[in-house]
Amino acid sequence: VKNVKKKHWTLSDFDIGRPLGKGKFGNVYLAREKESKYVVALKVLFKSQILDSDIEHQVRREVEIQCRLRHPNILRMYGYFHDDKRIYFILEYAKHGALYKTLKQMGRFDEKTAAIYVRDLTRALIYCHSLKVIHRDIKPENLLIGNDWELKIADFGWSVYSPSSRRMTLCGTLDYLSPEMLEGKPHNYAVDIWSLGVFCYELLVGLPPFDAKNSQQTYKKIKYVIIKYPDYISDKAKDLMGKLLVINPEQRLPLSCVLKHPWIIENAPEGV
Ligand SMILES: COc1ccc(C(=O)Nc2ccccc2)cc1NC(=O)CCSCc1cnc2[nH]ccc2c1
Repeated sequence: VKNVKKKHWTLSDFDIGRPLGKGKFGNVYLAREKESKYVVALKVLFKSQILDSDIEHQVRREVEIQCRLRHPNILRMYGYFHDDKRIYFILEYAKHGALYKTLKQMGRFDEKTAAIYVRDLTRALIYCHSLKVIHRDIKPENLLIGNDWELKIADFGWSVYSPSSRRMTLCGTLDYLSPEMLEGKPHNYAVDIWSLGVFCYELLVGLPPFDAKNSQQTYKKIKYVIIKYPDYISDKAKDLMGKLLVINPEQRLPLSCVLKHPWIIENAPEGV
């Protein structure tokens, strides 16, 4: 894909394929670059909506961050271009689709599978934090599975992904919000550590830990960290989640220690 460095892409450089998802700011299509036959995902945003929402500067900042992120567990943005009506993001295509679809099909993952995804996400977050990028909206809907079955953080910006995303994203689900965010306190890297704990639980159980019949209940469960671990959850897994889902952000297990936790070492050995 050497010619990705090409400066001026236009729509005519691509054959457009099937839609991959519909978003708030635009839709995503499978596409193939004509010359290299390289398959990508082309995200189309409507300038009208971007301008109306006066987030043009956000989009610029977002794109500038995006193009800098290079990590096997983060979906690539190869480039972008625009015409008079639309902005196009040339994104990596993850052929095994959204993680939450696999999770729904399987119900819940076994500890080895869950640990591998938790390890992959931890590696991506360590990388993001090293570049001062925080608060990736971590939930299974925003994670894709790459061509070698590796996890990819794919959500950036406001891309409310495909309508089939499981939860009503009206106000956005509370499930993944940390206590400090719920209380509108300033959030920092530690929110990603909390979300990692929520993510780990959801992979192992099939439901998020603070799932409840309404958001008031969820709010209460998060605030007081009311969690029930099913008896099939191993002690090591419980130990790790217990160190991530901690009210006080400073006391959460640092991401570097997550990679060295016995549950990860035992279930997601290096190099797998
Ligand atoms: C790096 O990724 C992104 C970068 C930027 C934006 C974005 O929209 N930014 C924005 C929007 C408006 C205002 C400000 C900023 C979105 C994404 N990512 C997605 O939209 C989800 C995967 S779409 C691709 C893709 C790949 N591989 C698949 N396999 C199956 C489906 C599928 C779908």
